[in-house]
Amino acid sequence: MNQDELKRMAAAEAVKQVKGGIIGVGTGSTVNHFIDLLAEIKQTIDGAVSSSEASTERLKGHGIPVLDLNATGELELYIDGADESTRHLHLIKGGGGALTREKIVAGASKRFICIADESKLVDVLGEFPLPVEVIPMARSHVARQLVKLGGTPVWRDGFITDNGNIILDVHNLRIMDPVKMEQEINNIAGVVTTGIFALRPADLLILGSPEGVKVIE
Ligand SMILES: O=C[C@H](O)[C@H](O)[C@H](O)COP(=O)(O)O
Repeated sequence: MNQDELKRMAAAEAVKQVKGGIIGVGTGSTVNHFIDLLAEIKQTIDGAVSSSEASTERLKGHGIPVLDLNATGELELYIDGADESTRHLHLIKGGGGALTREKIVAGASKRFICIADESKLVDVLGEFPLPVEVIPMARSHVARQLVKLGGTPVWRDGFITDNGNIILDVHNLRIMDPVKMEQEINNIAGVVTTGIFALRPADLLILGSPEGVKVIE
């Protein structure tokens, strides 16, 4: 089985968790499978809250109504992918640059189910370069502070987020304490969001593997 089939396997398992209502929907290639499968049961839900322009377009393409989070109240369920996850369900997200809206929707949801292929499961976060969304004028300042934290920030040149900001991808971090690192990066002036999801981790991790679906909670 290739990686894409494993992603679809995890997405198919997550669709079984959908019990109506309004679904929070993340971003990325794994979530794209989820959206396509959600379309098959779209009559059973009231709509979706989306974490990116890309997911909004895909949802609407399937005829799934996309709702404003300000109008929905707290969501029962949020489904999203990840670039890395530990067994503690601490994540790195933002490889596609959607981390800020993802963190908002995750924070506004009672239950966060993360879907991925099993290659995303790691012992320690940080081999995947950590995305940090930054206000453009703060780019150099934030980069210097990230160096002080031990990282090597690289500007994702040419990429602008849905919120009009830039991304620094931080290499060479070995994140032993994800909660502390998330707080430290959040505290740098000019940082909008760090791709560490540890203060609000996932509640359930569904992994597609050649042996079948694996679930970690
Ligand atoms: O900004 C992108 C998101 O955080 C994605 O959920 C993450 O990058 C994983 O994407 P994929 O499912 O394509 O591996």
